[in-house]
Amino acid sequence: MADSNLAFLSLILLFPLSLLVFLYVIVSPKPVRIPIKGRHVFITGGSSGIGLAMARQAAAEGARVSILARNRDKLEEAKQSIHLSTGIDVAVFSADVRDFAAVKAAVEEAGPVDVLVCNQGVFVPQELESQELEEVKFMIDVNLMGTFHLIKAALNGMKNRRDRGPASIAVMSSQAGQVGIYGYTAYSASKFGLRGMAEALQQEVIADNIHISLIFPPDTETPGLEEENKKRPQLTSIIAASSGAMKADEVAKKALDGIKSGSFIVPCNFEGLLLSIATAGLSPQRSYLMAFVEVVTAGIVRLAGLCFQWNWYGSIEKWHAQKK
Ligand SMILES: NC(=O)C1=CN([C@@H]2O[C@H](COP(=O)(O)OP(=O)(O)OC[C@H]3O[C@@H](n4cnc5c(N)ncnc54)[C@H](OP(=O)(O)O)[C@@H]3O)[C@@H](O)[C@H]2O)C=CC1
Ligand SMILES: CCCCCCCCCCCCCCCC(=O)[C@@H](N)CO
Repeated sequence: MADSNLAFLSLILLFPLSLLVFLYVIVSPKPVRIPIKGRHVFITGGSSGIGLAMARQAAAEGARVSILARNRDKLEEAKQSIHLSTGIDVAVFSADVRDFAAVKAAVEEAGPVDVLVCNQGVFVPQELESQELEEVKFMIDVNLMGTFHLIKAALNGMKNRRDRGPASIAVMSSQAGQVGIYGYTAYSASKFGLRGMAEALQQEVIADNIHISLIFPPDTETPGLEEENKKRPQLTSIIAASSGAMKADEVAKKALDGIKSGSFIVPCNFEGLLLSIATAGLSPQRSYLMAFVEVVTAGIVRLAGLCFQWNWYGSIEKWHAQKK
């Protein structure tokens, strides 16, 4: 009796243990730490919201920080506010990410980048039927093409960086870049596009010791969100409320921690963690523990995802019924 209990016990322990060992051996690429102290961190959209919070935190941690955005006054204001809270001066660059020549000139003037944070982004929520194509193109151009411009402009310098230490390209996506959300046809497309780019690019730059992080925040209290809320369709707000709102400082902290730990996927809250497991797909995973969680919970998390869809389609149906 005791023997069969023991055999049973070792069997149920053996399975997870051998899975852990197996994953420990195979997860690739391997874990990496990316220091930011004393290194050059270049942040786009660094004059407002999440980007500004990241610039402030990176400066406080001893990085040399450059920020890029269009509006010079907002850039100066950001510089002063970072100086006031940290005593550190950041370099500012005014450029529109849609203008490749301007981006290239700014990146060259700033000097070789160790950590590139492509955070600029625009979001105008509206049903596709009533959204102008101009506005669709605007989101794709700034969010997706703008990030291509930045990476093309910075990559050569990053490859030839002096210290040869691990470098990072971080890309700001959104939870709307993990799941399509009502009112975000263009925005979600721009953010999903970034994921495909990031997955492919990681394979291309791993040999140069460059590591990609994709950050997926939920609604975050920023000047951008305040603007967005003025025209957000009700259903967009209802569905987005499935994931709570965060403060810009909290998201910035998650983002920087994710970059420093070399994580490919960086969720920002608990719903975000569920979303990353549900949408893990074939993206790289450096942590054998997270890989274990993904493998073991895949089925149940898919079930949770289907429950969310049930709830969302219920809201959509109710909303249409009320409209009639
Ligand atoms: N806030 C939220 O709820 C969420 C935001 N995100 C993402 O996080 C990122 C930052 O968002 P958030 O902090 O709210 O944004 P904000 O609107 O507060 O700030 C946007 C920043 O990007 C800059 N920017 C905008 N367009 C361009 C451009 N064409 N060229 C260069 N810089 C530009 C802005 O400066 P300027 O206008 O002077 O150029 C500003 O510095 C975005 O990518 C967004 O999609 C993701 C999930 C949730
Ligand atoms: C498996 C279970 C998963 C459960 C969680 C599902 C939650 C999804 C909510 C998506 C919210 C999208 C907010 C986008 C915010 C944004 O990007 C705009 N504010 C523009 O910046």
